[in-house]
Amino acid sequence: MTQPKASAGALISTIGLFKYFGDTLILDDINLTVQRGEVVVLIGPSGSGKSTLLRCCNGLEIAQKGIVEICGERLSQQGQLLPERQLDALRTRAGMVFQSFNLFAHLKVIDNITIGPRKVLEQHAEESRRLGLELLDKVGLADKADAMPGNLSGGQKQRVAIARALAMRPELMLFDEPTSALDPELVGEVLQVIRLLAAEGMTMIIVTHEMNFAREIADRIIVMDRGRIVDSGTPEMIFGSEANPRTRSFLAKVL
Ligand SMILES: Nc1ncnc2c1ncn2[C@@H]1O[C@H](COP(=O)(O)OP(=O)(O)OP(=O)(O)O)[C@@H](O)[C@H]1O
Repeated sequence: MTQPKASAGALISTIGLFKYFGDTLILDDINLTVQRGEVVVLIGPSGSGKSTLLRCCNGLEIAQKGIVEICGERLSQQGQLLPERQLDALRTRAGMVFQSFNLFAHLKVIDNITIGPRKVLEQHAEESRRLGLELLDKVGLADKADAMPGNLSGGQKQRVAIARALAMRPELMLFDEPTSALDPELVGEVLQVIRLLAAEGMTMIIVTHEMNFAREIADRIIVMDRGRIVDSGTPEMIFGSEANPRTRSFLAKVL
């Protein structure tokens, strides 16, 4: 039987993904391709499967059926992940930022950023520190290198988490509701860093409930509902009158 072929220039491809938790179907035949340089935003009602799809894209969840490829390399296929070593190497190509930051509380900010490059990429301590400081500068936290995460605001923690993901020199970034855990006044500083990455041409998939941000930053918006992709298009299309009725009904509730 011929295998379906993922798109050649794609950084992420999912082909025919079906994902269950127990008996419940969570992802229902998801076909998603993200090209280099694209910013794709996933929106949709709570529980529609956005985070699960994102997590399948770097192997944190495994779909029972279908294929996931990162940069043309197969990460998972029909419920099987790559073996551990190859998996780690491939995962470094897709940096992940979570809603809940997931920083190491016992490590200084700079050590949170350098631990991955030192352990996984085998970077020398000096080199990883130099790059780490550059990244902290980029996210506006040059003065926080020696701070402990517990002494930072939520917005600062999330910017450290972004710097930490970037330190692995990923080819694309996956953001899972990066501002959902933040007080409203801290959302802007995180969105500003994501804007900067978009301006630099970083490929990104972003799950968010921030509709204005989705509209502003996306090249393409994908609307999910009950495990399916129900609409996909430019922000103008999705927020315009030609969007499909399920998109319009969802947006009417959240806007
Ligand atoms: N580990 C898990 N075990 C069982 N069910 C899960 C698990 N993770 C997610 N689910 C369920 O899968 C469905 C999809 O969840 P998911 O988090 O992907 O949705 P979402 O669209 O990202 O929602 P939200 O916008 O609220 O974050 C939900 O019904 C959720 O309860």
